[in-house]
Amino acid sequence: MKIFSAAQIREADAFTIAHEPISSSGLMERAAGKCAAWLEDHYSPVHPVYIFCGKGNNGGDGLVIARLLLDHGYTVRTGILQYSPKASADQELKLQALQEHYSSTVYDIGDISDFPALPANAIIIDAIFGTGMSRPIEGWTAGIIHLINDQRQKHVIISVDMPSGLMADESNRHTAVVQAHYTLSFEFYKLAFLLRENAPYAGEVHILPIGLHPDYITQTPARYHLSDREIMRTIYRPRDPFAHKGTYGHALLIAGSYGKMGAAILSARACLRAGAGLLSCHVPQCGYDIMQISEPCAMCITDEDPRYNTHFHQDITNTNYKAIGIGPGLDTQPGTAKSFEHLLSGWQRPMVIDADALNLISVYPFLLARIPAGSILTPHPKEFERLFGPSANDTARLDLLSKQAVSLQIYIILKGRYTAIACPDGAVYFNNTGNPGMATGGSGDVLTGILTGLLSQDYSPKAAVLLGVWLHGYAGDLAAAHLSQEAMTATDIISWLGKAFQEGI
Ligand SMILES: NC(=O)C1=CN([C@@H]2O[C@H](COP(=O)(O)OP(=O)(O)OC[C@H]3O[C@@H](n4cnc5c(N)ncnc54)[C@H](OP(=O)(O)O)[C@@H]3O)[C@@H](O)[C@H]2O)[C@@H](O)CC1
Ligand SMILES: [K+]
Repeated sequence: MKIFSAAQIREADAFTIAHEPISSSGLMERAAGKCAAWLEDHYSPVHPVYIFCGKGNNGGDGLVIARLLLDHGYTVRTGILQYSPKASADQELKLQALQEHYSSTVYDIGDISDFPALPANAIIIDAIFGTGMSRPIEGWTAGIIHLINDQRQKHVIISVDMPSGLMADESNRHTAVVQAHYTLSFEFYKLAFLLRENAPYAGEVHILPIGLHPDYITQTPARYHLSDREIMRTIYRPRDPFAHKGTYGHALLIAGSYGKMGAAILSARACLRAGAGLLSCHVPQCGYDIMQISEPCAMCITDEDPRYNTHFHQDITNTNYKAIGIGPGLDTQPGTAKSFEHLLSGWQRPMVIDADALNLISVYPFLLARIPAGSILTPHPKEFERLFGPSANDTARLDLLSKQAVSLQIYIILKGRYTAIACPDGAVYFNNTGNPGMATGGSGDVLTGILTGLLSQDYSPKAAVLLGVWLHGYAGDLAAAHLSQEAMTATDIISWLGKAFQEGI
């Protein structure tokens, strides 16, 4: 799904009005009708509804919701914030329509003293500002926002399209922003919902399709995207009935050190479960028995070093490897750094670089320029900062992420609630599978294994990152559903990977 900017959403709106064709008032009826239907599905008329409307089209939506709920027997009180003498044409039109039958339910708000006393059970609808927010909210209007937020413990707060005060395309910098339990947003995710800094505001986001014109959506390029099942279906390739184990590539994992062999085993298992045809693991001598006993499906190459991997660059004289994954449990010994440097000089194809391999690059930044084009880096935010420096906020970090992916011609997976995948062509995909139960040791090692396994099967790097991150999160969601977020471990993500292939695509 494309993520459009506020300006593009306005264009989509105008395009739909011109080409469907439909009047702007009709489109507002449709959008607000979707909200009213959602509200009726979730709350019965025993809940009095308090709607706060602005003077733009977001306010217009609120006024239509008020009329529709009143028509259906709800008790509704609609306050209009008179922060400006001007109202949008559709807001005025919808106010007239509401007043025609229900004028006694509408009142003006001109100061915080006009904030109503809310009965128990009341629901608050925030229709003050939407995508037209252009500056910080000030004065008594900000005061009303704070009073709405003060009700958060007692009343459900539902924002229409955007939590009022939040800018659609960036990290929040303002103090007066509605903290909604739910946001009912039209047609598209907004970038603002996907940024960690904005987590307190949107709550649970529900996207309501309102039939914006498909031609605009397909023809308009977007920089940001949300991964979805539809994308996965175009990527996934079923196995060839005539396949043999050579068909799906020979992967090499360089992982593990004394005390961290678990990371290597998790990666190896995940690589095999992701479908690699053959897997060799380069491990230190101390890891030989551990790997052979733990994962009989993998082959083992032992390093000359008893505790660390320091001679793995020699492995690539075997040119049969389709993909290399390096990093889990690797440690950052000087010998490991040297070997990594040699590996990067000798290996030209995309590889997966994670964990301590990323830390080595932060210590020896000249290695960055030697990463083969199309490679996949999988930093968490701290590793990202060590690699590329700090950022002032999430929006700035997203820009830096994308800039680095373009200039190095690599894929960078910045892990988080909505993992951001930056591509060498400048596009950024957000992943929407996964849960906080995956914030557990070894989860990243599993991802590295999955990505290496997909690369070895000849998925393109782009296909591997999108599908791999999606499946990893999906398997994590299945594990959490069966075991709880608390009790699940990285091993469980691997166990549910099979179901993720079956159900998640
Ligand atoms: N796109 C779609 O597909 C559809 C969109 N629809 C709906 O339209 C919404 C967008 O409507 P919108 O453009 O009228 O903007 P909205 O947010 O209501 O407010 C703008 C007003 O607020 C003002 N203002 C701004 N910031 C301010 C501040 N800090 N403090 C004070 N004032 C401030 C601003 O003033 P100005 O900046 O012009 O001076 C202007 O008067 C969208 O979110 C969705 O709900 C649906 O109905 C149909 C389908
Ligand atoms: K709103």
